[in-house]
This record gives sequence, C-alpha cells and structure tokens, in this order.
Amino acid sequence: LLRRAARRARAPAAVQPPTIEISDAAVARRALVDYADVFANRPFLPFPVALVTGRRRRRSDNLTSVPYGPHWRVLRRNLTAGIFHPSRLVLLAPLQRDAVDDLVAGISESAAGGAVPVVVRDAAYAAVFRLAARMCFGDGVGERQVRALRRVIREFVLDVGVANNVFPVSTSTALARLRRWRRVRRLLSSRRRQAELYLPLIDERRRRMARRRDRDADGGMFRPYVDALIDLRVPGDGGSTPLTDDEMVSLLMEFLAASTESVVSCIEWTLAHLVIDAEAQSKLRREVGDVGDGEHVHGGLGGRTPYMRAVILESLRLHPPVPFVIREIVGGAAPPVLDELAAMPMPGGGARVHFVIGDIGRDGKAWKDPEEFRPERFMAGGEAEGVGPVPGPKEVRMMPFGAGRRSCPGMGVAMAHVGLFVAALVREFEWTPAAGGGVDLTQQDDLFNVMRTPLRARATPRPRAPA
Ligand code: HEM
Repeated sequence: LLRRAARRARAPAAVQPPTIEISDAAVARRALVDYADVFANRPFLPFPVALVTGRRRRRSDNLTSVPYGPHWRVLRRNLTAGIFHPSRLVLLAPLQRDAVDDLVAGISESAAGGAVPVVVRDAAYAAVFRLAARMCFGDGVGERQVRALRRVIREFVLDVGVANNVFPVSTSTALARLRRWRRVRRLLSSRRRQAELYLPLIDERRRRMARRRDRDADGGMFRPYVDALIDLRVPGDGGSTPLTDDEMVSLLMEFLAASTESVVSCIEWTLAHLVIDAEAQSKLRREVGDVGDGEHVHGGLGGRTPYMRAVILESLRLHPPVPFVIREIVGGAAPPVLDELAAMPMPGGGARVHFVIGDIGRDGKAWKDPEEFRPERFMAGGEAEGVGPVPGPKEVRMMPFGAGRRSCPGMGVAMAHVGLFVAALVREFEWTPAAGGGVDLTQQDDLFNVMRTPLRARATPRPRAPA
C-alpha cells in the first residue's frame, strides 16, 4: 500500500496542475457563488485511501475530500441535521459545562494565582479536544483513550503542517519528490495508528446500539457522531450501503481535527488581542457578567452578547484559522470569472485555486485600518454592521468559514464554542502580558494558522461573584 501511495507521490512534474492564488473578494464571490458548480471540489488528498479494508484503489473519503454529488450530500446532511441541528446541540450542554470546567481548572493549576505565565494553547487544546472526543464517541470515552486520540491527531496535524503544504504543487526535483514520498508515508502510518484506536471504539458503540431496542431514543443524551455514522446508508452502485470502516475512520478523524485545531487557534488569537487590549477585555467581561452561563452554553452568541460576537468576528477577520479555501477545477471548465485561469495552460487537465482568506479580511479597499483590532466595527453603526461569519450571496467582506456550497458546516458550533470558552476565560481570570514579554502576533500558516510564538500570559483569578 505504501508503495502504491509512493508511486502516486512520484508522479511526474508535468501532470501537476498549476495553482493560482486569489486574494480579491469580488473574484472569490463570483467564483464560489456565481460559479458554484465549477468550484465545488477540492483536490484529491493522498490520505483517504482504504487502509483498514485495503481494497485496491477504493477511496475512503471524508466530507472534505468527497467530490460534490449525492455522496457528499448524504455525509453533509448527516452532520448538519444529525449532529449540529439545534435540537441535538441543546443536549450538549452538560458536556460543554464539563469542558469549561476543564479549561478553568487547567489554567488555575498552571497559573499559580497569576504568578506563573500560562501557555493558553495547551490548556485550551486539552479542554476542547476532550469535548470533541466526547461529541464523537460519547461521554463514556475514557481519559486514557482521549489522551491517545489527542496524541495521534496532533501528530497528524503537525506532520501535515511541518510539510507546510498539504497539496504540494511541485515535484520537479528529486529532492522534492523524496520529501513528498516521505510525507505521504508518514501520513499513511499516522492514519493506520488512528484506525487502530478508532476501530475498537466504533465496535463498542455498535455493540451498544445493537443492545438498545429503540435506536432513535436518545434518552435526553447527546447522540455522538459515531452513532450517526453507524446508522448512515450512502447511495452506491448496488443501492444504499453502510459506511466502510475506512470511511468511518476518515470521517471521525476529520471531525476531531476540524473541531479542535481551528477552535483552539481562534481562542488563542482572540485572547491574545484581549491581553493586549485591556479595555476590550473589561468591556467583554462586563457583557459576559451580565448574562448567565446558560446563554453561552446554548450558543446564544447573537442576541444578548453582541460584543462577544464582534470580538470573535474581528479575531477571525485578522487571523482566520484556516489559511486557504482550496478548490480544484478541471480543464476546459475555467469560467470567464478568472482571466488568469483562462490564459493558463493546464497540462494536467486542471488547476488548483487557493482563495487566500487572510488577504480578503485585511483588504485595505474593503476595511478601514485593516490591521487594527477593532471589534466595534461589527457593532451597530460600525462599518461592518451586519457582516457575519459566512458571506451572503451578494458580497464577500471576509470568509473565515469559506463560502458557497462547501463552506464550513461546523460554523455555528465553532462560534458557540469559542464564545463559551472565551467567556469563561475572561469571567474567571484577569489577563495581562507575561512579565518581560509582550504578545507576538506573528502568524504561522501551516495546515492551520497559529501564533508562531504561543501566547503566554498571566491569569490572575478573579473573585467569584456572590451566588
Ligand atoms: C473556528 C472554527 C472553524 C473554522 C475557522 C473553520 C473553517 C473552515 C473552512 C475555511 C472550510 C473550507 C470551506 C470552503 O472550502 O469553502 C471548512 C470546511 C469544513 N469544516 Fe470547518 N472550520 C471551523 C470549525 C469546524 C468544526 C467545529 C467542524 C466540525 C466537525 C468543522 C468541519 C468542517 C468540514 C467537515 C468541512 C468540509 C465541508 C465540505 O466540504 O462540505 N469545521 N472549515
């Protein structure tokens, strides 16, 4: 199998499709909205191969990699209606409360009353990942399993990140081909370790579901993603079939990585700005203090917490956790929307298009003082009043969750979770820069956009308000 993957990795340079980068919001809108059919697919990734069943050439796609069509539609609906529907998310409240407690306990433990600077990312990662793992596998997943899952996901993301390009475009030199081959090999072995961890958990849920007579009754508990995947049937040549183990591993891995990495990145960037901007921190604390925990737990980021929403949007505008929206178009399909594409030779029969999310959010033509952190711009009367996390069909001002058909299905839950964690962080602690060190806002664009120097800050516990 590794040899097969390596053969693919050694593909001659001539068949590598060209890549163009788009930083213009109007062009991005035309492509992703007006020509949504043409820009509906991402390039094939080297890792959705069948590792568990080992069937030759059989893909085991997740939502990110599956081509647009009926299979994609079924997977996407399963996630949005089966897991992220508001009626299901309400049942997540106890798990969310545990996650917030984890975070506060983690920070308190390492902060030593504010004497020792805290590495925010570490504490946030542990809490957010545990929540994601319980959303995937149910609240019975043990601490040791959570730690093991976290380790392999981290490894996977770092492996891809170290390569600094998930979809390498150049294999023109022997060295580039060797690097790519090594990367594919590491990704495949990481994928195998993931399968070894996930499959027993999937089997355990299968047995549990077989014992349960009324499979739809959730008994007031959140239904984990794995249960929805076990029940799912996808259209195929011979009618509807269950997902293969490989497909389940792909989908679970995607869920864990997507719902942890980008959420943690957003929490860290948001808090970094609040550490620098003490006034914004106090303003947010006042707003959070005025509403109870429940408001945040239930995702009430709009309504009664407009400033929180504005702070998160401003953080996402400046530091989108996912650096690019990536599409692949096939030769001959280039619409007039992109002059660059029309003029471009496509020797491999297609092209890759990277929409640079960060450039769009910092475009000086669309934003006043685009490099400034100014949440007020999203408040009533501000220049971006009415701008949301996902662009509407008419205009793109920012697109941290992408745009068009393949935009992020986790947007609602991600915004709610960032709000929930940031609210707890400012309610429980006063945040100040670590002694002798400012906050370095340099970005590092790997698979996810993270702070190059992880945020270290002093977290002084705040007195608890009387009950
Ligand atoms: C702050 C948090 C998050 C950010 C910034 C983010 C951003 C993005 C972006 C930019 C895309 C590509 C969209 C496009 O190509 O147009 C995407 C896709 C996706 N995201 Fe997220 N995401 C976040 C959280 C989540 C969460 C919590 C999940 C939950 C599982 C998730 C699952 C996915 C999936 C499955 C896709 C592929 C969708 C498809 O192709 O149909 N994301 N996300």
